[in-house]
Amino acid sequence: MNKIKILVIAPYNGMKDLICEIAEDMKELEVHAFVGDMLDGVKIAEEKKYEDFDVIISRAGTAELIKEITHLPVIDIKLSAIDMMRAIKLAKSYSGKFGIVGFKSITDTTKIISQLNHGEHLEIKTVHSISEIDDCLHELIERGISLIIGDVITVKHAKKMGLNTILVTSGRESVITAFTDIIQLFKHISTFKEKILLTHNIIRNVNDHIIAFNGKKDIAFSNVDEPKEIKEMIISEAEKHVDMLTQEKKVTIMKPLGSELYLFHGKMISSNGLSYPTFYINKQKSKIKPVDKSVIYTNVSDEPTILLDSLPTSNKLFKKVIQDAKTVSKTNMPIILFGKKGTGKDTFAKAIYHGSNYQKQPMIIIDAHYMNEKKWSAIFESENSPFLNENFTFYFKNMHLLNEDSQLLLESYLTNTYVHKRNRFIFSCMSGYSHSFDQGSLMQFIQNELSAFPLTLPALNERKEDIPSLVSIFLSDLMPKYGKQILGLEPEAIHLLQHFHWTYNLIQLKRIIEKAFLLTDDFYIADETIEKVLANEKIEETEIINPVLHGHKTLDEINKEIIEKVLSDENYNQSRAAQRLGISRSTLWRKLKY
Ligand SMILES: Nc1ncnc2c1ncn2[C@@H]1O[C@H](COP(=O)(O)OP(=O)(O)OP(=O)(O)O)[C@@H](O)[C@H]1O
Repeated sequence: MNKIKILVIAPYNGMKDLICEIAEDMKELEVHAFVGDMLDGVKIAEEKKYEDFDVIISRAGTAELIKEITHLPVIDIKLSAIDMMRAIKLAKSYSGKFGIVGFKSITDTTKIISQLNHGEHLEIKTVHSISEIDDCLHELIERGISLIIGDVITVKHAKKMGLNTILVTSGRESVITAFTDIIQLFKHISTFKEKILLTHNIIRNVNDHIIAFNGKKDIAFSNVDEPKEIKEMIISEAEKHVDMLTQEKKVTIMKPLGSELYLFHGKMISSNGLSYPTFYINKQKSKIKPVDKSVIYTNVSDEPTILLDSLPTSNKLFKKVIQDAKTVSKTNMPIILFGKKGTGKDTFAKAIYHGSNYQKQPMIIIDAHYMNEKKWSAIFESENSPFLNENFTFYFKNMHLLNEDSQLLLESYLTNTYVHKRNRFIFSCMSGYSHSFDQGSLMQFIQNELSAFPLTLPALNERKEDIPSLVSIFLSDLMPKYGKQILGLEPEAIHLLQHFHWTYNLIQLKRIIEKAFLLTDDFYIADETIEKVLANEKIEETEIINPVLHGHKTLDEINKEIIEKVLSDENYNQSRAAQRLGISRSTLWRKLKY
């Protein structure tokens, strides 16, 4: 234990000397003593406030005044009954009459002594402030009293009036008692301090960053020790989720910050009757960096909420799909979304996630288009593999693009780990890729062994009645983007859209509306504008058939476009497309991928 550094402010010299003498024998103490009564004492305490003292010792009124200006503990060396009896005994040998004047601490002790002495009559006067002292002394003088027993301040006033005085001094026992109490108190505080310091140092050295907020959303504790820029990003991300954590009591967020990925686990920590929203933040070790498009980490708080009920439709088929999705999203059953390009599979997957119980945890999107065996191994074997979590949502998109080796890897991982039982799995697969369901394929395993629930999103050609609502949504997104007001489409323009044959579904509709929006300077988009944009769409499609004549594309790009067009014509049946092109199915698949 370090020495206890004590500031002594004694009201009179004798007390200072006594304290210093006693302290000399106490090795635990480092005493700095000064003399100063009442306001003089306060002045000393003010001057010494930056000198790192542990405790202040003073007496009676001076101690009371010092307490008002310091946060340090102030120990009052009390006058003991023995101190008082000593002074009375001395006064009794005086031939004249004597009285006792002082603040309550002195007079209360005297009253007890008088009672113990069979009610011996003593002239005792209690004052409550310095200003009362003179009046009180005058009264005693009138009653023939010529000796006053009192504290430093009373004695000072009495002397000025020509009275004889006896100063009540603290004896050795009172000082020793005060020192013993202080040493015991500081032993206790020092054990407590040591524990807190150790906890702080342990926390500083853990891998997790910890940030706790108080009720005013200010940081109550933080051990984030990172470069300034990243530290600010971590704190700001935690701050953003304080309300959500306070409401939900538990949240998990996964967030790429800078070039690293961080996992935030939020919990409410209770201390001393108060609740502190607290985040434990861990940098994730992964070979797949957040910039890689193959794995995307999202949270419900990252974007506006999409709910199944708010997807606009008056189409019977789509309504039924939404109804089924709502039912299955209440369970933890895996789900497969089928649909042609641009039918809204990603949006639908997000709507399932946002409306489910899993929305307090992240949704991780794994795009098979960008995955390869190396990346699958990296994600499975990583010490911070996202699959080690529980109640996450995993959305595997473009499953039709997964090659055979990757399919085998994923199937064996699912079989061995049962990770799909602890998390919500959603898969998406472009309809028409019949080979995806060949005997022994992963999709067949997912459907049969994992009992995934299939949901097929209708193509836009099957839900043309939804075109007006979809157009309104797209327009309302475009207005803030371009700062332009367009109220809708002319009825004839809507009619044209409803009679168009859509190849790329909502993606294509969205693109057309954006083009028409940019070409329009009126409140309504005219049918001529839509006609023009649709005509361009047709030309773009024909360009694909005449690729050599249009653009500056490489042979690989031209091949890919031709294959995509033939596939689309063959309703995504790969066998028929390969047959038509005179190539094998595996060649067709390879050319599509690269
Ligand atoms: N119900 C909807 N209401 C409004 N916009 C939608 C809706 N569904 C999808 N969209 C929009 O349509 C576009 C295509 O949707 P999305 O990306 O979900 O389709 P997808 O089927 O996943 O596409 P891909 O086949 O390319 O993977 C997106 O811009 C999306 O915002």
